[in-house]
Amino acid sequence: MAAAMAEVADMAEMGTLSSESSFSGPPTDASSAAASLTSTPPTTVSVTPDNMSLASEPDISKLDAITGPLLDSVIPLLENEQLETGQRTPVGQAIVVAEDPAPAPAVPLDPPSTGRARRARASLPVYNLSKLSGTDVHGKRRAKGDAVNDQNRRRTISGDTLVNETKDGADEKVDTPAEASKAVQDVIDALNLGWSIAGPDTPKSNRVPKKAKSSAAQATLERRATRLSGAPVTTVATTLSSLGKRGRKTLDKGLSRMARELRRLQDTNEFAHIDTRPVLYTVWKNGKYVDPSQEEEQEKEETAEQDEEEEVEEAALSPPRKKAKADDSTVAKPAKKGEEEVKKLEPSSPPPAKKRRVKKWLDYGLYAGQEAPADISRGLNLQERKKLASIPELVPSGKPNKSLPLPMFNGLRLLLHGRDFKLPFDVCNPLPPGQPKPAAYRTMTKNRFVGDAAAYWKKTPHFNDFSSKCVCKPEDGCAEDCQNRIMLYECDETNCNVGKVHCQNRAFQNLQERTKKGGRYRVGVELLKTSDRGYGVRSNRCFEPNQIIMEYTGEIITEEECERRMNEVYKDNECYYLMSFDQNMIIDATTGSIARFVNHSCSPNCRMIKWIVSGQPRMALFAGDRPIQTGEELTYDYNFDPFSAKNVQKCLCGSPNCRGVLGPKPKEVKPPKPPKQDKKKSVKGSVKAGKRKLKELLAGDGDEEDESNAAKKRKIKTTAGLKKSLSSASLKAAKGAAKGAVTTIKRKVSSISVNAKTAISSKKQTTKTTARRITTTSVLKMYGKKGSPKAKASPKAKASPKAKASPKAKASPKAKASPKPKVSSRSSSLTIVAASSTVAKAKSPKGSAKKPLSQPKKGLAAAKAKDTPKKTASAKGTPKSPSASAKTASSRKRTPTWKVLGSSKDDGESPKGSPASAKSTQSRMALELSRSAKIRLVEASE
Ligand SMILES: C[S@@+](CC[C@H](N)C(=O)[O-])C[C@H]1O[C@@H](n2cnc3c(N)ncnc32)[C@H](O)[C@@H]1O
Repeated sequence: MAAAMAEVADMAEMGTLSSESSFSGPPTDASSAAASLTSTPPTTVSVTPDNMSLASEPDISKLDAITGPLLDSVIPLLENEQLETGQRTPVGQAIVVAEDPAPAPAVPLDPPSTGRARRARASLPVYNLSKLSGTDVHGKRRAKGDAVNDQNRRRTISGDTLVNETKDGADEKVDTPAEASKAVQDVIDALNLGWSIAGPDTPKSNRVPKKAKSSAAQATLERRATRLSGAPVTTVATTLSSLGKRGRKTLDKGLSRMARELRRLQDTNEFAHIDTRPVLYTVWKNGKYVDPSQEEEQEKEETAEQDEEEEVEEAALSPPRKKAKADDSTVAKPAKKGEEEVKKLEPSSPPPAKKRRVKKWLDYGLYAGQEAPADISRGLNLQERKKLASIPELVPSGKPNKSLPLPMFNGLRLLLHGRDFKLPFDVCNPLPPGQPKPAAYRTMTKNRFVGDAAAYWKKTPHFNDFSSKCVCKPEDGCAEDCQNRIMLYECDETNCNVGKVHCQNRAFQNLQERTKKGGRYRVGVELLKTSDRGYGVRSNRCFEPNQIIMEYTGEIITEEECERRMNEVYKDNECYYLMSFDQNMIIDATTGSIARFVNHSCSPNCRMIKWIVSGQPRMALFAGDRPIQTGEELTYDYNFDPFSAKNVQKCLCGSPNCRGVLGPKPKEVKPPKPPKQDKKKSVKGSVKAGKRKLKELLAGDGDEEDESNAAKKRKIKTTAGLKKSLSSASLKAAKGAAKGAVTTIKRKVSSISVNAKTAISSKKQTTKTTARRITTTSVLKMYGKKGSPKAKASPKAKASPKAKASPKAKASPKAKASPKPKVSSRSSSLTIVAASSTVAKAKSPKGSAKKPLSQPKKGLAAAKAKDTPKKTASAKGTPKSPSASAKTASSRKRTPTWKVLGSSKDDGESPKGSPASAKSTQSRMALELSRSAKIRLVEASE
């Protein structure tokens, strides 16, 4: 040991230990050591006699800069010494450099000095042991724990470039701190000093046992190795990205070494995130993984099943063809042979090509799985069943509709009650603003009685009769069978048996509700200026068939008042808005509703019908049998009967069946009956006629009367009950009769008359012929233009059936040809005027029943004149006395207006003259019919 120390000392003396490669031994005392280390540059090892002992320095950390080669040379010496002496250097006296004067052999620790300046060599690597060992993180402290200035702590042992001397003498550069650290550690371990590089300098709390320390060092090395291998690329990238621009630049320069590592990796797929592994697609069904191999098998099975199904379907669909094929043995046999051959070859042949899957369609709709009812009418009420029977399209054909089945039960009802098409609310097409308006255009929304008209009205039978209640049931809904409807009485709270909810016979109330709020759509009509007929009215929305459109309102005046107005007030007017309203009343719409502007057409789309609403007469325009579209001009048939041929106007309606003039509807001209031979024959004939009529009544033929034959006798439909029991079925018969009439009432404003005659033969051969006549007529009387330029006499005007009251009455075809008088003085006549429900009964003198109109009965005319003195017979179309006619004619002449008569069929019999006047209309009808039936029975017995 001493020799070794001496050797070191010698070396020092010889100056072989250069300042940078020399071993800096610790000073003998802490203070001096500190002073020396701080004061002197750490370039030399002061191996002086006073500080020869390193062990005197307890802080081993002072050896934090040891040059490796020096240790390499020193440590074996120390080891040898230890082995020789058998001593072990205690910790804290690790290296004791004994002062040995004996010269030690020179150790070529350092190559000969190149003579370079120390400063130039400062760039050589210097190993900071504390850094290498990781102890620098604990801070730099003095021995007593004070913080030390970094510059003052530079106790680095520096020297020549660290080299390891290899066996072959070549110098091996130790260029990494890890290797250097390892080398130092190896030296310490070899010396068995129990130190670690981070040993004494490390605070006690952080010190670890040797084993742990070594493992920690190992970990450090390993970590370094990993980093250098380039694995944590992302870490570097992250670091870079987290750095500032400046820092990044700095690092980029320094990263040149790192980039080299990274560059190697850049070529790898892993670096480029390229996954070369095959991608496996998995199939999932209903949340379960599907094994592809199993699925293939399943598909095969399904295909096989489908093939079978298709074969079965084909067989079902085309059995004859298959049969034909089978029959055709010549064709089928070779094919079979071929099939057999194919079957034989099947095992060896490749599997058949996969067939295209046939898509399955759902063909049962929403109601799949439900059995359709065998009886489709199940659940329908009587009315619906009737309707179903009338719509053959809905009757099941036997073939079930699988593609689009109806919703069960409700579907059929939907079709029965549904409409073809319902336009949405906003389909309203009014004319743009600025349309021309008539000069004097005042409106009146409600009728107003003027003068004696109110008193007249109160005398009419329907003033009281309207209140008789109908016998409808809620399910009937006051439809066509409703007695009120038949009589043209609107139902209300007083006369309806059904109630507002179910009642369908409340047109005027509906109209009021519709127009109450106003608005163009609700009103639904507007004025327009036609090119050739003055003003007109058009719809600006659609209307259903028979739907009420608007009311014709104005002042209700008497005929006298009408004449007065025409002579005095309207004498200079070109156009009058006067319409015969009821019996001897006229509605003057000069101040009234827009309906007065509705023009005439020979093919109209509307009807003007008079109703009794709450006991008051009201007239309204209704849609015809077909629906009315938006923008159509509204028209109705005036059924004009010009008072004078001079006043006949040319019709400009433009319809294909235009009559040419504003005249009455053409009527069927019946051939005149042969003149009667004698009373007996005539009685027999009338009896036969009565029988026939009654038979017709009971037969219940409900056919509608032809429009062109308004005066045609009508067969009245009766119920089956009437046929069986005549006596008890009188009411039903009346109802049936009314039912037969109602369709005509609804569809046209024309006359329908049904005569039932009965003759009673007595022993004295006195014959009574009772003519039952039911007339449903809307009495329309229109007063047209005065001195109209269009008013030219036309042949049609001459043929007017209504001209009988005028001096030209002889020219009337009706007057000439009508075989029956409308009212016979002998006959007991039951007259129901559609709007007025007048039940008139009058017995005519014997033998006058069949006399034509050309021979009107004076008696009746007189009686009528007596009953209703103010009534103008001409307006009613009834036979009247020549004086009355003359009077009327003269009055017309005085007033140069031409009178247009409607089909007035009201006989004008006062209800007071009837024995059954106190009873309701229905009761009276029943009474008359039962009487007829009784008469028939009597006849039969005779
Ligand atoms: C009640 S007003 C109808 C409104 C009339 N267009 C107006 O401007 O006041 C009846 C008159 O209109 C005319 N008129 C109506 N319909 C007609 C038609 N089809 N052909 C010719 N003129 C007609 C006739 O002059 C008739 O006297």
